[in-house]
Amino acid sequence: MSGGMQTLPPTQAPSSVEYGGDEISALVLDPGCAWTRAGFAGEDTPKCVIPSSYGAIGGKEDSKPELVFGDNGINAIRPGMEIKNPMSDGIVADWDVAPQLWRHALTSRLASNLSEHPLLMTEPAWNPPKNREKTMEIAFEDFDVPAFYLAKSAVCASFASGKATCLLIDIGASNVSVTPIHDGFVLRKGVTRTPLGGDFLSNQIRTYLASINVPISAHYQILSKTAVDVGKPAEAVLRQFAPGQEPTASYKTYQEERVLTQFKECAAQVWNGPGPLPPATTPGAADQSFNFGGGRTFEFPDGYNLVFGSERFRITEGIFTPRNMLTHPDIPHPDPETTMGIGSIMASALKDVDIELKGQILNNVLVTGGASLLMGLTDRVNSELGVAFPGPRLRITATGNPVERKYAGWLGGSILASLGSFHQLWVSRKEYDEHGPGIVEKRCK
Ligand SMILES: Nc1ncnc2c1ncn2[C@@H]1O[C@H](COP(=O)(O)OP(=O)(O)OP(=O)(O)O)[C@@H](O)[C@H]1O
Repeated sequence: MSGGMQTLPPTQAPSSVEYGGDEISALVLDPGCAWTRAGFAGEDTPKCVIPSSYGAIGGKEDSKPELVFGDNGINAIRPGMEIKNPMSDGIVADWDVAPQLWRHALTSRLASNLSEHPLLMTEPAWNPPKNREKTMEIAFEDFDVPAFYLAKSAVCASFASGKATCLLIDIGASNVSVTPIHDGFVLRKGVTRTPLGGDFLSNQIRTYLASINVPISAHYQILSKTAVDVGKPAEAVLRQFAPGQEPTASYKTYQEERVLTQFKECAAQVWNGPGPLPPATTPGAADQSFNFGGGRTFEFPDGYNLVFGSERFRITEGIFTPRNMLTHPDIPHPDPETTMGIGSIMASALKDVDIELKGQILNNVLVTGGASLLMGLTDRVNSELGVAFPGPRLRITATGNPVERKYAGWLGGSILASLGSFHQLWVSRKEYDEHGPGIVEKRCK
């Protein structure tokens, strides 16, 4: 493990009774916009990974809606269930729901009694102080944990790769963030982000499919399907719903999102040259003049299938060159002229880092996050950084293990909370009772 641990701020070590003692495992919770990951410290994967989206049923006028958490619950077809999300841009937007989601993640498969387990939670580097205090308050007052720590998810992800000094590039659902880290501490001024993560990519795919009039079918809509030739109309038997029994529009969008993630996994690819991505001809027309490495076929749940050639590069190009993003009047997208691409935010993150440290950091560039699994992405990050910072020291690491890529923040938290030397960093209940939630600013740097 890195030397970063020794440099974290020392405190009076709480007694083993306060932090739960060696025989009690700490819990680790890593809340993201797409997924909430929870598990025991010291383990190498989170035992519980649930969607951060949830279902809300009923709740008109003076009654509260019934909330449904977890894959089984929110994917079931229930009339009137709205799918919502308590997170936005990596931080909590709905403080009524987020703690209920966290409690579900922690208690459904892990711990029946939260008051027995210290809890380490991760947070993005841009989490505002009010949110940090609120998180600590929920941990102690609502969950009644014996000890708590709030760790920066980028620092955790860097520990998961054994690096205390690095440039952490996290390509998640809501955004792409770049965080320079020195000796286990975030260099705050350098933290930069852009709203071009997995959700943006989903909308790029929606935009492209809308431009060629291809509707997105979702699995729940299909009762049975017949194989059809490429580009031929689907021959599927659709599920029929009695009036008033149809799923909501938000349920449909969420189910479409699952198909779009499959599209990202199997068909989408990042352009890596030679040269810049050639301009499109007409939407949907095959580009003859460039070799796009052959097309990739993608089959929608209703059996409709198409071969995607240059289009599979065009839908990803916007994350590097925002002015080339695809746009559609009915599909949200950030401003192509003012939004920074991944190359620009990497350069901006390093702008104020002093020259010697910059060399060390460029020698340890880490790429994580679910959307970083896009085919060809790390090669493009490498070439964009190479242009911005030419020199022999540039070295990019991205684990080939998709599980580690998706759960890097959780995994680092799991490592951190299980280290013997971490005991002195827990904020104990006694300290919380004495100092209140403001202690989070002093202790969880
Ligand atoms: N193989 C893949 N290729 C491309 N994108 C993928 C792949 N697998 C998952 N994704 C996308 O990754 C995103 C989820 O990434 P991740 O789990 O890192 O997000 P998160 O941490 O929950 O979100 P955030 O970082 O915004 O809080 C989704 O948009 C999903 O569609």
